[in-house]
Amino acid sequence: MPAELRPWLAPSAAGPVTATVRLPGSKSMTARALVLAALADGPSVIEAPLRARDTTLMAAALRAIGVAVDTSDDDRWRVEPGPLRGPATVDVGLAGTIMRFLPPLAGLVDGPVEFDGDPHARNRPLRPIIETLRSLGVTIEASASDGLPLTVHGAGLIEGGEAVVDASGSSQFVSGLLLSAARFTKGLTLRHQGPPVPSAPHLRMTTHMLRAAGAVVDESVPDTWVVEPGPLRGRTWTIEPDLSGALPFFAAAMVTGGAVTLAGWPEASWQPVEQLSALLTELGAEVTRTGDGLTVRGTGTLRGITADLSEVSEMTPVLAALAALADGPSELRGVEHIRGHETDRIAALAAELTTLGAGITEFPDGLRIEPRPLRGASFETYADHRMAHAAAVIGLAVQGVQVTDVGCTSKTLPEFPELWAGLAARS
Ligand SMILES: O=C(O)C1=C[C@@H](OP(=O)(O)O)[C@@H](O)[C@H](O)C1
Ligand SMILES: C=C(OP(=O)(O)O)C(=O)O
Repeated sequence: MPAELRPWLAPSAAGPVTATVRLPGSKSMTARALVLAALADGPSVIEAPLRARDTTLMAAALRAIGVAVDTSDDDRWRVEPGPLRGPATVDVGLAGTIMRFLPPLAGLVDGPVEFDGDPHARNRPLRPIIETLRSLGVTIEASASDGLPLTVHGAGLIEGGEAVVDASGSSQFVSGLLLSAARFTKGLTLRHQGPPVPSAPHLRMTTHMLRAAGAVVDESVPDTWVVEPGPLRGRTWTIEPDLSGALPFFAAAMVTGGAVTLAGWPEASWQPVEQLSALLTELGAEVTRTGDGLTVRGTGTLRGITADLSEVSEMTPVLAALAALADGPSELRGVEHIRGHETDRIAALAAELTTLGAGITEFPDGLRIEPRPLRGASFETYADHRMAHAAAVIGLAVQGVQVTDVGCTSKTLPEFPELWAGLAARS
């Protein structure tokens, strides 16, 4: 269950923020590496993993079903697969990655696996993945709304074959099914049917990582993924720094006219760095990649933008914060499904940015943000780490932004308050 509320006054910046930041590994890559390692035919090592609530709960869940996960070394986690056994209880916290990636794997467990999580987790959509798993013969007991809490009665195997899913509500429905699919007896041919699937880069991360673990994957037909049955190899995964976690730090450079370098950025990335660079450049920043890392420089200009954020939807809260500080209006669209993220992010941003003084129009799939002089006020996080990040970015420029609960940042970056205070002190 979440820790008690931690109110926090966002520090304001005295001048340009200039810093090099070292951030932990990608949440999305760490989660995938853990699942693939659990299903592999030998031990794996995960280098530079993210140690945060989402990934430590994932490790705990895997332990509960018989996988040895040693997280004692911060830089190298070791995973030793074993026979997957229930009964087990899984606390998903508020992690979409756990509630969508583990039910398919639980179908491969011999015995029942119960899933539940934070109060907000019960509002997050799960029905499409439950229906698809049921169509594949997996027995699932779920609440009346087909969300959490639920129990997967694993039979020790899933036959697999052909299945359909509506993944318009979350790319994680597809990722979750694909990550376990090589271990289905017949593999899986999965077809998406419905409005477009968001977060395409996360789907590519899934198929990249599956192939890197030895799976044979075909994604040549749009909205169709084929995973051949076969073993997954144990291997060493090296996790990239988390790009979405870095975004508030980049935003600090943009808001203050400084420069922030994310150290350790790889030459080739599995995260959507091109999409983010294009957006930040349009907003007025200069983005460069050097031997030192990925650098975002504020130019003193912050422009309003019109953008479809469906590919980078988890970045919407911080991009909205930048938009509220820009010199002209923005429209951020294409993200209806983020109403099912940690909170209804469109409604939450509309409410909190309005309280600070911005002019907001809410659309079903996004927001129009009209910058106006902002004032300090209490900023509700709704238990959402990225709402806290958004408040922190605005707080650099606006005195008196009081975040209701900075503790929610533990979901993906427990060190956030300290790192942020250090950053603001370097302004
Ligand atoms: O697969 C993943 O690791 C993720 C996929 C995306 O989910 P949605 O497609 O639900 O937005 C993203 O927003 C989330 O933060 C992480
Ligand atoms: C949407 C997010 O998380 P989750 O993996 O819980 O869906 C996020 O981190 O912004």
